Amino acid sequence: MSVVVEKKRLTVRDIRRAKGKTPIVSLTAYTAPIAKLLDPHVDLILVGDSLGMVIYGYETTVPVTLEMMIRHTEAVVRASKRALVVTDLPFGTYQESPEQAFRTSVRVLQEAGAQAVKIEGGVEMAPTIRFLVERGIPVLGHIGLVPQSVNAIGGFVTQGRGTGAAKLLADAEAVTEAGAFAVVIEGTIEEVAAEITAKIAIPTIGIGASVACDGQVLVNDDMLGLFSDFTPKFVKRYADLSGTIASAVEAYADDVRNRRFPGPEHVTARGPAG
Ligand SMILES: Nc1nc(=O)c2c([nH]1)NC[C@@H]1CN(c3ccc(C(=O)N[C@@H](CCC(=O)O)C(=O)O)cc3)CN21
Ligand SMILES: CC(C)C(=O)C(=O)O
Ligand SMILES: [Mg+2]
Repeated sequence: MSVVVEKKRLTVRDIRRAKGKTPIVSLTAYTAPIAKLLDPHVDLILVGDSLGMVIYGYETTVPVTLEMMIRHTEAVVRASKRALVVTDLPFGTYQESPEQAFRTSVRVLQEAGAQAVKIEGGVEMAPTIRFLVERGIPVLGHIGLVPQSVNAIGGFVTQGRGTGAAKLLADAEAVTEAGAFAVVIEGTIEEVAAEITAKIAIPTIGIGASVACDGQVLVNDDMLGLFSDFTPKFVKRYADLSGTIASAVEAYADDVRNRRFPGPEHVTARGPAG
């Protein structure tokens, strides 16, 4: 007799308990094939609204809709089994009120199958985070450079210099107090990220916020060298998939034009017609 033991997915509790132990590993994924490849190696898959810039070609994340986030989340959930799946609530689907955020989050958990949602904002979003957490929706916070506010900030610029440092610490404490299970800190000077990480009880997951954080997240397409419209300074390139793809497509085009492809082994069937 054999018993098949299905390994369960990581939960928000697993992530919370990792603080001060092992660094939390996270990447974005927007599609089934990429989610399948990342799943064995990462703790948390983020279905980020960066998909608007990375795969839809928008200049910011502002045009991203809830329908887009739901479709991509479904694909990622289907193709993964180990990692915690967290979905970004897109701009305009949660800032109006805690009730709006709740209705949006329910769709993301119920229709798309994500385990948690991420919302941008600190002190000003704390009441919303509390409202969600008290009603059974785990929330990943996101402070520092908050891309959905690009129109108010005037660009994707580093946060936390000068007086910004006190605001960031207040944001981190408010998000923690409100019940978030962890918080993304984006585009922040190292000293501030280190101070926040030391002071708050939940894990900090950094992107452009230094090694002082309890974990790291990157946009998958950036670190694989697949997206190259722009490359933030904080990205480390682990592969050059753009180069790999360009060479492969060039070789294919060359083969077709010179009748080297398809070869005899690629013919579906042979024999007398009729
Ligand atoms: N592909 C991609 N990667 C990301 O990391 C990412 C997205 N898209 N979309 C959503 C946000 C936007 N992000 C961005 C976008 C641009 C910069 C950037 O150009 N930064 C410059 C200047 C920073 C400054 O002036 O302080 C840099 O050199 O890093 C940084 C983060 C991070 N997120
Ligand atoms: C960069 C990460 C943190 C994000 O919010 C996204 O990918 O949308
Ligand atoms: Mg995002």
